[in-house]
Amino acid sequence: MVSIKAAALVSYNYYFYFPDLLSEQDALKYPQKNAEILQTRSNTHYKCAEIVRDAMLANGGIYIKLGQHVSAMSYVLPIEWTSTMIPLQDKCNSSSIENINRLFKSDLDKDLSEYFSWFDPEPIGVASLAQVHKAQLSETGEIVAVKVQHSDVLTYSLVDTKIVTSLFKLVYKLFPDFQFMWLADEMNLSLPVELDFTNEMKNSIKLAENFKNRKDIPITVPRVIDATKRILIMEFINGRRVDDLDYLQKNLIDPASVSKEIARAFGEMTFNDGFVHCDPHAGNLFIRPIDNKSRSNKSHKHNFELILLDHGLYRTLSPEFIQKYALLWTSLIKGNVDEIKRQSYELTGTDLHVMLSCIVTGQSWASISEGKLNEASVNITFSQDELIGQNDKFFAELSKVMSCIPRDLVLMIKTNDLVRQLDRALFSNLDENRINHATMKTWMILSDYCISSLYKINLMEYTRLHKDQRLSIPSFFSNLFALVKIRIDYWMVKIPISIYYLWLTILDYC
Ligand SMILES: Nc1ncnc2c1ncn2[C@@H]1O[C@H](COP(=O)(O)OP(=O)(O)OP(=O)(O)O)[C@@H](O)[C@H]1O
Repeated sequence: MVSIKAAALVSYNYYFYFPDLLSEQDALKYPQKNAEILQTRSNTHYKCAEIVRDAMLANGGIYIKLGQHVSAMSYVLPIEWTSTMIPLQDKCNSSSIENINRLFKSDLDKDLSEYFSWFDPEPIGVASLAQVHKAQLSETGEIVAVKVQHSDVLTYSLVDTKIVTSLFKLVYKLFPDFQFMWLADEMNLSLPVELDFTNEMKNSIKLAENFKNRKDIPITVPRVIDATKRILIMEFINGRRVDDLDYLQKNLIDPASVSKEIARAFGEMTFNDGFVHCDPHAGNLFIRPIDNKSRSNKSHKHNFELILLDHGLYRTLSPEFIQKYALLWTSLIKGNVDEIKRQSYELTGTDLHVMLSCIVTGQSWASISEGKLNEASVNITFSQDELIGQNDKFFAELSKVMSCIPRDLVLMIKTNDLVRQLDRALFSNLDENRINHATMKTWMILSDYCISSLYKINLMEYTRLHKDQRLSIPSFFSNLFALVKIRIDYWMVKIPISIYYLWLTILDYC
């Protein structure tokens, strides 16, 4: 009922209080009128976002999750909407200890007191779908983190997702230019997976396995001890949110190194493993200082470890997708407009390459097309207005792009955006020079992963094509030439990147 009332109010407001924009010429001719129109539109956005946020709060569960999802998409949705949804991040109702006990009884056939020698009734964190408690296992005495799903979330999730989908369909009927069905599609796809904690267990095991051989990247994944659909018991790891700058300073942890390692970890997941954590907000990325004694089996040189939490939302990327995505990023970093057009068409089947480039990189088209992603002057804190301008055309184009791009790319865009938000938080106390260097290094790490993954793909393709071929002398030489070209292409990019990277590192130390 609350949802239907909210939908009616939002439709009413957008229908009657959302004036059309003036044409570009008229906007220049009548600046006063233009400003009034923009203000009215912005007010309506705010008003509607508040109506929807209050309805989400009243409904709880998946509605709050959806609101959090919206607040995380700051480059693809109007700022009025994303900022209004931010309070939802810490407005979740907690489950009572009696409910948790009932959950344990039904899922594990044990009381809390049988399973744990103590159980902190005060949750460490409460989220839309679940909450986490600290406890001690009776059997081994180990301190653990226990994630329990709110009892009514699963019960109502099916009907709730149906209601949300119908509301999105209604919005689409009323405003056909604004195709936001992709948000509902994404939710319908992700939610059932996120609501089954055995998936989270499998994801965390797989991620830990993938990073087992990358001991130089300081990433730790809490070991899972037990899991059912609605309960997850894992190793408790002490740490603080990665954006806690006072904590970093107190422990002499360099924020620029943290950002660099986050970039490497996500480069590894995206371009090497094709298995990506898609919710890296600061609450899911913890940090803890380590000294030489507690360095465990990791051989990295850092004085910190990053702890990746919440493994509910992952994407497995196909090699074809990784190749196209790496090619797109390479063209964006080079600022090669023809190539950007081609690669963006490959990924979306549209000619909306400008919009796609902006939302993938979080930069303005001017910076991208002038090849500035590769320069220290690139601005990581540009305003949204610079990117989008305040116009209908923007959102119509944006919604078109989002509705026609592959689902995997939707999540990769969200993941990129979250990683950029982490960077912005980490860099906020650095001086301008260090920010420039750190930003440059992040782009270089990304470039490095792109070219390395393309190199690997090209080599594999070469091996596949030539595996069973009987060679005549001319074809032997042409194959050899092709192989050498693959290697030269790679090193021609790899060497300058490495030298420049080293140079920036030397400058940082001077
Ligand atoms: N293994 C752990 N060790 C210590 N603290 C943990 C652990 N796992 C989770 N936490 C704490 O619980 C909080 C919530 O955990 P988690 O992110 O997994 O829950 P969630 O319900 O998926 O939340 P959200 O959807 O907001 O990310 C974390 O921010 C952290 O404070």
